[in-house]
Amino acid sequence: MGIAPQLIEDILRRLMRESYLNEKDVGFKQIKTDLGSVVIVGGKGQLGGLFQQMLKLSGYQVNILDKDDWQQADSLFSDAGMVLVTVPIAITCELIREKLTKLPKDCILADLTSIKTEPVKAMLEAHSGPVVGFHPMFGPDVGSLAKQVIVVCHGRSPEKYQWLLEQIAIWGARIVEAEPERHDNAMQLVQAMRHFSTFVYGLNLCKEEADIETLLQFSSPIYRLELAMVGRLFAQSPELYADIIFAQQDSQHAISDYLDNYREALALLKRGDRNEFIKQFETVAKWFGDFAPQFQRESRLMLQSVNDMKIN
Ligand SMILES: NC(=O)C1=CN([C@@H]2O[C@H](COP(=O)(O)OP(=O)(O)OC[C@H]3O[C@@H](n4cnc5c(N)ncnc54)[C@H](O)[C@@H]3O)[C@@H](O)[C@H]2O)C=CC1
Ligand SMILES: O=C(O)C(=O)Cc1ccc(O)cc1
Repeated sequence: MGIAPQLIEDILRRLMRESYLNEKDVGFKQIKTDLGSVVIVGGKGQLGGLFQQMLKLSGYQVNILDKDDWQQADSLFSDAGMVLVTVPIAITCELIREKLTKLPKDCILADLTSIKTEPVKAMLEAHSGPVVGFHPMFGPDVGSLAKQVIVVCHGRSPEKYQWLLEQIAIWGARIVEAEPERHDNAMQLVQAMRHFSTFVYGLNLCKEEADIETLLQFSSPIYRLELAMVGRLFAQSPELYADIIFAQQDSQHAISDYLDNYREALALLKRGDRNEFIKQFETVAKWFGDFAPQFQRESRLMLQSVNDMKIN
């Protein structure tokens, strides 16, 4: 009928998204019906709140243990089938080592911390039962877990928490397995370095007293998206990002390398070496290989949405 297939795809995808969002009003299938209670340590926080909601929607009995609730700890832990730790990174390991050493033998001890090596190690030392580490690769404002990624680091007795992985799959998330060290290595670039350079980008705009209204007025869609990514960081918790950056001391090397490359590129600019710039551009393009055109296609769709959302 002359209607663009892309239009129909957009409408169907929009309907699917609405359907994922509305799932929350209906609830999810409960995989494990004889678990006992779930205790979320730090459950009043951002991510704890999201997981509390998902677990309750799936029929689990959830109790919260936040910073002023430790007098109730013994009674809350006594019938816990799972304890989920989601407190600020800086206090996670100490809390696990000092306060989670007397959980029931078969209780699952799990966490949602953005770094994995030290917390998983601390959980294995503190508790002799099943242990598993998670890292949700999204913030608390996702709306739905559909298609979101959760990294899982196996700790001990995976057969005892297999149901939890199935439950997460029911929520629509994709599980990616990783050794804690491999996860943390990847996070140096994906998180510590990325957040740090985003921080510096924002710091620079602030120090230069850039006028955001004007920047937006003159921005191409991709610049608007970049500005949104940078501004988004500063709408979140400074403690979370400080912890992510400062907890991974090794990321200093990656950040120093970045600075060296920046300096070298600046030197090239200062001496007006356009040919060398083009040569390096081509080297990087070759290195990206098929990913470069793939990213161009993906970003084209994102930019169309950004454009649709523009008010003027
Ligand atoms: N917010 C995010 O976008 C993401 C956070 N994470 C991880 O989730 C964890 C929690 O982060 P958020 O929810 O953002 O932090 P948050 O600051 O919103 O929540 C932390 C909660 O822990 C509580 N708490 C502090 N000290 C405590 C103590 N001694 N005992 C019990 N509770 C205590 C706080 O009162 C608060 O309710 C962190 O490990 C973070 O790395 C992981 C992925 C995304
Ligand atoms: O929403 C954003 O901008 C994030 O980047 C959220 C986020 C924060 C910390 C993590 O460990 C994982 C995801």
